[in-house]
Amino acid sequence: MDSFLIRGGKPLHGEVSVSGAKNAALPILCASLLTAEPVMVTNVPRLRDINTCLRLLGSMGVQCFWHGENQLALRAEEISEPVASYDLVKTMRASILVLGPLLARFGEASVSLPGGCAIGQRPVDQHIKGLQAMGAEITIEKGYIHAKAKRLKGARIVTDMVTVTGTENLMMAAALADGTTIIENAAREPEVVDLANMLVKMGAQIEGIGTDTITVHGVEKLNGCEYQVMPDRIEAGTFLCAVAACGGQIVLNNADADSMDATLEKLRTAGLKIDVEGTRIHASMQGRPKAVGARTAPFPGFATDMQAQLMAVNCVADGTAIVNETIFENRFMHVQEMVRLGANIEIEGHTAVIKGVERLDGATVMATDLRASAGLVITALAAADETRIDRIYHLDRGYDKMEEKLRKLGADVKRISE
Ligand SMILES: CC(=O)N[C@H]1[C@@H](OP(=O)(O)OP(=O)(O)OC[C@H]2O[C@@H](n3ccc(=O)[nH]c3=O)[C@H](O)[C@@H]2O)O[C@H](CO)[C@@H](O)[C@@H]1O
Ligand SMILES: C=C(OP(=O)(O)O)C(=O)O
Repeated sequence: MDSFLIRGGKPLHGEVSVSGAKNAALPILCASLLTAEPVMVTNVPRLRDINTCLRLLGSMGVQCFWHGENQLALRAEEISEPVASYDLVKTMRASILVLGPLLARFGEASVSLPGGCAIGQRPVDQHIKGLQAMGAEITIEKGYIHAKAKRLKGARIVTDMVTVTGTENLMMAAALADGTTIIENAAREPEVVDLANMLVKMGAQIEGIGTDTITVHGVEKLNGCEYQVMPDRIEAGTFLCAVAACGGQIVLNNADADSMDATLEKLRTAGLKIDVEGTRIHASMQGRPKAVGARTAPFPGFATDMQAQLMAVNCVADGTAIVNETIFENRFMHVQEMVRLGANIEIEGHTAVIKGVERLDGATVMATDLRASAGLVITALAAADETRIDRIYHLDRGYDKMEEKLRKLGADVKRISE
């Protein structure tokens, strides 16, 4: 199992490029199931979750080939069986994203129930409810969702809460349904917009993209296309939090500042100087950050996927910050580990109170999930001496060459395998 050894306490200086967004690439790859024609996806990040997704699609007979570092050719001309097995789904919850496309194009699908995970229970009842409204017959047996529908029918669906992958699954299913589907209370996340734009390129008819009411007029067939995945706003935000916590001056290339308003606003309040110039973000920080509170919320609110990283900034900030996690019931697991590095954080229910300290010290800590790992990396970069972060495989799910990029910014980060 790999670990990171980080010798912290140095400001960051230099330039890095932001990779393609994991949470846009995963649904986009799954959308290739909607057509028999070739699909070419560019700006795909090299991540463990992307490999899992390719294994999943490959297990169904989808042809998947890398062309160079970040370009993927996919073709789901026909598939062997519309099944997503527990082995793969248990390592990546986003595997649920094959349910809508399989059902819409092949009339059936069996997908393992994702189950709970470290950050919360994460049920998929809204995905199921929406597909049932579209006429799917769904049974749950032995831990699998079995879905059947000769052809899905358009329907009006109101989801109980804003769900990102739920909206994506229903939008993909609706693209090939008979008639019009209206998804109310739809997620407005930029990754949902990216998927919708790709579906439109495939010939889907979608209105209200980026709003909370998405209307999809189903078509008989979709075509292949070439599509470039959007830049990862969470990866970009993670680097900005790192410079806010450690000081220094960095430039992010290939970034999409328009998708990052809430994060940029928080970091500006913390004292980070941010200038956007097209796809480049210049950021500089002098002295300690100021404490900045946040409440996670669906887009355009402050993203839950940035909560641990902002917490890391608050650990070394001047003042006290209150952070509320409203999306996932158990997304404070990084707190215990940050405390091991000397942070002063108290949790009550879904609220964390962080009293910034002037100095953090290195220790051995354990990564528990993807963004908790990112939060720990930032805390370790800001700590005075060496920190070892175990179970870094969580980080590898969602960050492309994190240690190389940090080294480019002058950080002292080593990966060790034991
Ligand atoms: C691959 C991907 O894109 N993952 C992102 C996606 O996850 P994901 O799509 O799984 O998260 P959702 O938006 O669905 O979850 C939001 C909330 O709704 C609840 N819920 C969701 C669906 C459902 O059927 N029933 C239900 O109760 C969840 O438990 C959670 O409390 O959005 C999350 C919220 O922005 C991000 O943290 C994840 O990084
Ligand atoms: C929680 C995340 O991913 P997933 O939904 O794939 O678990 C994330 O990207 O922070």
